Amino acid sequence: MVILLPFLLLLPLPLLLLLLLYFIVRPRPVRIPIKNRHVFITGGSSGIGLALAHRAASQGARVSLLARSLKKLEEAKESIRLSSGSDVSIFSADVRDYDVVEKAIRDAGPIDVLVVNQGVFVPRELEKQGLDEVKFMLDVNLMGSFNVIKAALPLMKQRIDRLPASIALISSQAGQVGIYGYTAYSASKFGLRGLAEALQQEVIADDIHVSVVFPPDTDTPGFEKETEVRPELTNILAGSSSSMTADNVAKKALDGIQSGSFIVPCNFDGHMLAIATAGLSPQRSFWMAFIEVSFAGVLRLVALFFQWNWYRCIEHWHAKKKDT
Ligand SMILES: NC(=O)C1=CN([C@@H]2O[C@H](COP(=O)(O)OP(=O)(O)OC[C@H]3O[C@@H](n4cnc5c(N)ncnc54)[C@H](OP(=O)(O)O)[C@@H]3O)[C@@H](O)[C@H]2O)C=CC1
Ligand SMILES: CCCCCCCCCCCCCCCC(=O)[C@@H](N)CO
Repeated sequence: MVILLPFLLLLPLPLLLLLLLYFIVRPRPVRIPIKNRHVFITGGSSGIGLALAHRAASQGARVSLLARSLKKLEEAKESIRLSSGSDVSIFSADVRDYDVVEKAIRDAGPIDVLVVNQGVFVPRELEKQGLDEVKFMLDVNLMGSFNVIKAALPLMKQRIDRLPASIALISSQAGQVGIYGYTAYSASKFGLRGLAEALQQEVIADDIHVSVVFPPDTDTPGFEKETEVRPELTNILAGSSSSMTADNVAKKALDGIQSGSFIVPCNFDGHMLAIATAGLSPQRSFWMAFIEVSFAGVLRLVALFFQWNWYRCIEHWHAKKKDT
């Protein structure tokens, strides 16, 4: 009994912490319905975006897709019509062209859930990568996201139903930690997080809720092309997080969006990354906040072990290269 006493005295501490977090987490928890609402997905003609479109349509949303290739858009429209019977609107536009994007969004009508998913990835060491490729990734992934959000925001604010709305950005685990071969890509995806954190403060008064999704390697047409050129070290380091199917990522993303989660991890490694890189991001769930506060220290240690292992791989790889 005497031995148990210190533990009994400590027990109220976590409970007090939970109670404190319950009162202070901001923004407050929210539910964002998608049935009968307008879900607009950029890059919705392939991979993760297409899987999201299928899910949203099957849950009764009115879906619009924007991408460059009209042919791929028409194929996507047809496949969604066959699987869920719903009629999807399609818009051919390059996110780098503000005027075209603005017109497409005006034609599509007020958006309730905006999913900014378009993305390009050309993995290569910076020394071997042309600045044209760097600019390409920053323009499509980051500046393109600004174009889409800037064009959609005024109409989102005027939505008629006044229910909570969402802006979701598809980042990457390479937007939480820099990975060899991804200097430009990581920069573009880290950028989305800064954009999202600031934007959430600006749109909260309009009941618009921002989510950032961080998928690991995901089996998509884009990823298939990427693996043909990806440096060996990028493969090894990215392999630290287990890969997923586009459909599984879409499921996690849509659940995260509907619960208004700011950070949306997709797999187990993603949850660890989210806690290790929680920083000053908003957290609506007092329970998740409790886990972040309790495990921050030990996950920093785990992160240092990952870095130790990654730098060992890099060292071995250079040694092997010198030998041959
Ligand atoms: N697959 C993966 O391993 C991972 C992907 N991600 C991210 O998820 C998102 C989707 O990736 P994924 O599904 O693999 O990609 P895909 O290459 O399969 O699909 C990309 C989509 O974006 C569209 N797109 C590309 N460039 C533009 C542009 N300039 N303007 C408008 N639309 C464009 C494409 O259509 P079109 O070419 O016709 O324009 C297509 O619809 C990206 O942001 C990516 O960075 C994150 C983590 C892992
Ligand atoms: C604290 C402990 C953390 C443990 C987990 C660390 C795992 C990090 C792995 C990073 C993987 C990056 C994949 C990028 C995928 C992508 O975006 C490209 N396929 C392009 O589409």
